Amino acid sequence: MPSMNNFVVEWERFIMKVKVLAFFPAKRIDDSKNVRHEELSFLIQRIFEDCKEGLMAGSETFTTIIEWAFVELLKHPKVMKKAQDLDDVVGHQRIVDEKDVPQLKYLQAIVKETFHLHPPVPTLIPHENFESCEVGGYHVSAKSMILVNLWDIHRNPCAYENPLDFNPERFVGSVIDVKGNDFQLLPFGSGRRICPALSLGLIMVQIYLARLLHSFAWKLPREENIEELDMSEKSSLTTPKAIPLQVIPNARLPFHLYVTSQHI
Ligand code: HEM
Repeated sequence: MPSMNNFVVEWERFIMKVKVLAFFPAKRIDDSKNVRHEELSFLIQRIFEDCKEGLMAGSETFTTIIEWAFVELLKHPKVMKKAQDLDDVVGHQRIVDEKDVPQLKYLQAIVKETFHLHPPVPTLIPHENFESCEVGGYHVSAKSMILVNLWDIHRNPCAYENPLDFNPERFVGSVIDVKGNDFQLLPFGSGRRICPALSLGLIMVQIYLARLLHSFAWKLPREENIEELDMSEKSSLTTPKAIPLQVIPNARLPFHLYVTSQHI
């Protein structure tokens, strides 16, 4: 029987496993079938092979934002505790469902705050202007490659008070959203080339984060000091953590909610 307690996992491998549980909450596995992690990995591989095209664009952005959300939550235990107050909405006898998300206001604020500090695509995808133009007094020749420095916009003190603090409260009750209308928060871009999967991406992040927080208590391996947790980013189109986060999940719910049985 796989134990969910006290095993250290390399983050991305774990998140792939949890993704399957999150994707297929209705498919439960009978405890007696004793499905092992290797079998689960095989199923995941098959599922991801099958729908590779649809998921490729979204998988790296998604894992990046979930990883940074966890880093910030581990660094801010009070926020983590408050986030797990979603117990009040969901209880302990089922996992979080998509229909719960609109009620999870604090979780939504955490997601926005993580997008604010750690936009997964920090310069957006390169854009090109057909015609020359003036922007903020600068001449931009036609056919320039334009990179929007979202990372800097999101950290601009003109847009946010104490912009570098991880403070989900700033978005509680705020009308600022991530849908491309509020230029101080543009994790999915804006305008004609905005991420076409914005709604899907947003709900994926909200629901997986909610499920991970509700289903597990999290801590760092060994006695690793949270203050010393490396915060550097790997530089590419997305900005995952340079050193992948390692965490120890401890089950918070009844065991039968963690396993899936029939072959998917
Ligand atoms: C957390 C999740 C996601 C984030 C933060 C995100 C972010 C972005 C950003 C910033 C862009 C570029 C927008 C611009 O340059 O103005 C983009 C483009 C794109 N995204 Fe997403 N994305 C996410 C999930 C997804 C998912 C799940 C899919 C597909 C299933 C997807 C498919 C695409 C595609 C196809 C483009 C290119 C659109 C174009 O060039 O016109 N994204 N995304």
